[in-house]
Amino acid sequence: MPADHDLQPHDARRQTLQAVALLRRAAQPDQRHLGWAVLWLVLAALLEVLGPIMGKALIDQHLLPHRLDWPRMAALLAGLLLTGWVASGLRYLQLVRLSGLAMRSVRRLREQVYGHVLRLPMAFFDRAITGQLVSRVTNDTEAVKTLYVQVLFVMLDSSIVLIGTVCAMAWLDWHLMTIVLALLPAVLAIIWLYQRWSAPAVTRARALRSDINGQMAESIGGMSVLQASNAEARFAARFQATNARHYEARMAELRANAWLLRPALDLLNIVLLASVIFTFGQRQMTATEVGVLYAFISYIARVIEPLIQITMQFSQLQQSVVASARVAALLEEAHAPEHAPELAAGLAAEHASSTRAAPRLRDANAPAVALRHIEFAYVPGQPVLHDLSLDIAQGDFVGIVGHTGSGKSTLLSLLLRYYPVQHGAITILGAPLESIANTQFRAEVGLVPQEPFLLAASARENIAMGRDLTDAQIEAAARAAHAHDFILALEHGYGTALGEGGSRLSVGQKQLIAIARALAGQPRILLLDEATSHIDSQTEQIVQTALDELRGRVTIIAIAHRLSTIREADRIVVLNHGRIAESGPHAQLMQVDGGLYQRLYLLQQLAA
Ligand SMILES: Nc1ncnc2c1ncn2[C@@H]1O[C@H](COP(=O)(O)OP(=O)(O)OP(=O)(O)O)[C@@H](O)[C@H]1O
Repeated sequence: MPADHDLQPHDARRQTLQAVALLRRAAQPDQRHLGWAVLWLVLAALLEVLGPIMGKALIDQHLLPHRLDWPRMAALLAGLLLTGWVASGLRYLQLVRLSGLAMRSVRRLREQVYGHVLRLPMAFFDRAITGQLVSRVTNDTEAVKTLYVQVLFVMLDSSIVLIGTVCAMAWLDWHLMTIVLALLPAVLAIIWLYQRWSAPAVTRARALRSDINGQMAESIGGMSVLQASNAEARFAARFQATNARHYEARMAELRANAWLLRPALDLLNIVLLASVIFTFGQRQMTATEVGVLYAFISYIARVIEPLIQITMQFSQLQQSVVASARVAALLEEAHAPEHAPELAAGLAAEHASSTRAAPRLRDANAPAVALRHIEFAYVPGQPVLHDLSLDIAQGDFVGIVGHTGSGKSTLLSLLLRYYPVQHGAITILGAPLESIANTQFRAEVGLVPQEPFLLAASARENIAMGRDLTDAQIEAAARAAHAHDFILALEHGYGTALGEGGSRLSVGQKQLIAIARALAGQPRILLLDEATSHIDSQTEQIVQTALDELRGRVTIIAIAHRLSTIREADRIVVLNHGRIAESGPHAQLMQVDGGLYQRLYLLQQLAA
């Protein structure tokens, strides 16, 4: 993912449209509630507008002419008080309704965003910054709630009251109403100025908050490296600088509110009152006009307050629009391609109707993996793999070695379909890579990554990884990976919680769990990505024994820096600058005087 600032489409109109579309989609199942909320708010506004009209009737028809019709006066007074209370009650109920709607929308949106992130192609995560991504799923989706509860509610409510009040004023005295309306351009000018002043600060504050999250996540993730490199002070200073810029941006926002918006609108309130009273002063006051004056003074507060409320929501609106647009931009990122969609749909239907696993690829005689003239470049014009062709028979154990940057991990990424093949073709068990449905592919191909990724869960859950496996299958996999004994020695055996990232285990033990996890799916092809780089020689021997025992049953393709891991492989493929330089068993490659493998091997022997 690019830096956060780049994620924000610069076109404000597009941002707003994206935010509105997102809101609409998120609230779709609750549309009925939204309709009712608007209806009740209209009723509340009508009641509120009715209050001063009753007050006017009380003054004009009873108090000034001393016409003491007690029942009617009591009814008008009760109406005057009740309309306000009922309007407030209705508003409160609608706020509760909209809050519920907002919570449900956030829940739906969060699930959608997380589900989407899970299906993004690996290439996306090359660019992604974890903290920012987390911020997208947590903070930014929360902005939708703010949009509903604060922005939408207040804006709807205020606009309805505003329109109702203006209509009531026009009905009472259209001439006075035009004086009030004549001051509206001044309000628009204030809002415009406020926007100009605060908008850049709002956008900046939002982006900087995301940076703060990003820096936190990065530092916590790499804490051991950070402390080992004595970088605490530097990181603290960097954080401080970002935090200070964030504070400045927030303060700029606050200043716009404190020094422009509030004082200007308060001043406008006074000007309006003065204008209305002045106009009355110019007229021949009749008894009936006292009531109108009372109603107008009541209404002016009802014009100014909604305007203040609407304007105050603008900064919130901007923040929420920016956040929603970023969520929308993330949702626009294309998913990893669905391979063989018809087949996948068929398998999904089959899977739903039975507990059977996906059918396996059948071609018994085809090579486990065949590469034909593979070319690949991350950056167009800078290929890292050149015309790579390779056949690996079923049941073979093949080691892939080469210097740093020779293309080993890239080759593995292509086999794992993290990136689409650009030139050439790859087949797995006779089937073109792109024709294999995801479930089928994952059943056939297991991966043991360089860094074993462990969940903060039990040993059993870590091996099963959400798959529907029996205890017997889990135990068999652990035995095959030589992890069974040490798991049993934990205080609750397979039920022992392994701590965050498997912190209770040694690196070697984590790796054995990762191997057990890969084997639990009974793959026919097992890919190991430098799985022995971080483990001690003793655990490496355990891994070697485990691999030996799999020989002939599972095709093993192991990338290894540590050549002792693949010494016994049937074949070792040596990559050099993205090309196959040598290929053969250890003994044969060691015969090539001055050969790349021989040199690599002797160097490691010397270093050992
Ligand atoms: N995501 C990426 N984007 C751009 N270039 C990349 C990316 N990953 C790797 N490269 C480049 O591709 C080349 C091959 O890298 P690769 O990781 O495949 O090598 P490797 O043999 O696995 O190296 P190592 O042993 O250090 O892991 C290198 O020049 C590397 O800089």
